[in-house]
Amino acid sequence: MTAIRVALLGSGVVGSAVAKRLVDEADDLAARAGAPLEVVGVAVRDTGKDRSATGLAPELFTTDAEALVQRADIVVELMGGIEPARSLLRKAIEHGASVVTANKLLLGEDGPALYEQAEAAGVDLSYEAAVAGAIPLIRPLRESLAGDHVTRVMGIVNGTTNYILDKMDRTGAALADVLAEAQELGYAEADPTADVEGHDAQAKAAILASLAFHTRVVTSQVHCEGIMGITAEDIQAARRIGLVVKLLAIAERVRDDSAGDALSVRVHPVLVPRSHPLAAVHEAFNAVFVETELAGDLMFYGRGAGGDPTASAVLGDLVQAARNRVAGGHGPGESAYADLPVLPIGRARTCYFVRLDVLDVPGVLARVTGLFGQHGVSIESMRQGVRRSEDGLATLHLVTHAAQESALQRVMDEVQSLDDVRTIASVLRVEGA
Ligand SMILES: NC(=O)C1=CN([C@@H]2O[C@H](COP(=O)(O)OP(=O)(O)OC[C@H]3O[C@@H](n4cnc5c(N)ncnc54)[C@H](OP(=O)(O)O)[C@@H]3O)[C@@H](O)[C@H]2O)C=CC1
Ligand SMILES: N[C@@H](CC=O)C(=O)O
Repeated sequence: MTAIRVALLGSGVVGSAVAKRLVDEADDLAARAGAPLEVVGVAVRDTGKDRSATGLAPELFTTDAEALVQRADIVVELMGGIEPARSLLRKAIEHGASVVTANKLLLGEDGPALYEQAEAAGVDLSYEAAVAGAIPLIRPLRESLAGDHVTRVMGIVNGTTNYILDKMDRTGAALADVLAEAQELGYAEADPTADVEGHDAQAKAAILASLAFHTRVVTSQVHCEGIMGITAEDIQAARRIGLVVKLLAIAERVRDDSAGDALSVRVHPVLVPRSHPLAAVHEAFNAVFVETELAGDLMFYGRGAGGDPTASAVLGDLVQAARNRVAGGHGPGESAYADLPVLPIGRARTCYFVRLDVLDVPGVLARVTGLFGQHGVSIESMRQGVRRSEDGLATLHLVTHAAQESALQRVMDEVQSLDDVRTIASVLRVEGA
């Protein structure tokens, strides 16, 4: 049986876990794929590093990634970043190789062009590991739900931020302290900006929106807010009314007055009821809640990061790509037939939790709530805390019904200028209530 030639680009956290499994489980993987999977080379930056843990022969490691991709049937890209990963994948596809990648940064920025290139070349481009690590999510969206209509995808797709928010919720700690701990535990990157500013989730949201709604969404179209503004007070205030803060990636199909059928795709902190399945996702776990017309609600849960969990998703793609080559074909590509506009955040509709510090004087409630009414934002509930002796202020908590973001913004602009309002302590969106 002719072996399938596999080139690995990268042998870091994920690449080395994939390599080790290819060595340790070679017979099983060959039986599943229908042909032996032969590693013909591994591209790295530094061939001087000790790679013995992979079990691969040292001479397989090379810095010449360009030459390597030209002698492979399947290229597995696990180096990350935009370049040279993009050029190497393009070259591999041109050369007729199928490609497997975990690179959300690249797919979020340039996925549509790569999917088209792979489709035209008649090869597989698989990326199960790029969103939510080990969780089988891409294939269910692309294949199992091919006969259904997805209406909304809402998920925790970044483990670092979920770890931080969960710890703040459980212990009352401040964000900065928990972030340091997440770094020590190895969840957050050495430079955790992509995690805490939401950019990692932003790229994943673009990938999910493209797939779920058969359209093309790139990272720059996804509204993104991270978690750096979330305070221990926000968490405690949410807790008192049965809500929990999560950083969510949300992609939903909406009917917009001017744009017609459109998408709202966004990443930001969200308050969800403690009874919602996403509220029960703790530590660095990921979960994605998918709402569909026929299947109803589905939830996908598991580990979103780490060498072995991510390797599981990569190897699943690799075995499937090998099976397809053995059978002489390729799997389903991206069916991006819809051309749905992505709405600006101002046209998103959701509910809001607003926390204000106000002077506890007669008429303040009427003046504040009057502004909500004037802009058509309906209040679902309101609660005023006790007057604080130190400053004479009281905290006002309001939860709205669903309203357009731009209307809420107008309310906040005017609330800000009321004499009785000292500070807008926070405004957080509420989903799933
Ligand atoms: N880590 C995780 O939990 C997850 C990662 N991913 C994605 O998987 C991919 C890999 O991540 P991870 O394993 O953590 O990354 P690492 O930084 O641990 O490893 C990167 C590997 O790629 C090699 N590499 C980087 N740049 C080049 C280059 N220009 N030429 C040749 N080799 C290069 C490095 O070589 P050298 O060893 O010599 O430095 C290293 O072996 C990324 O796209 C990431 O976003 C997805 C989900 C989870
Ligand atoms: N930094 C990411 C790793 C996986 O994509 C995370 O924290 O989820």
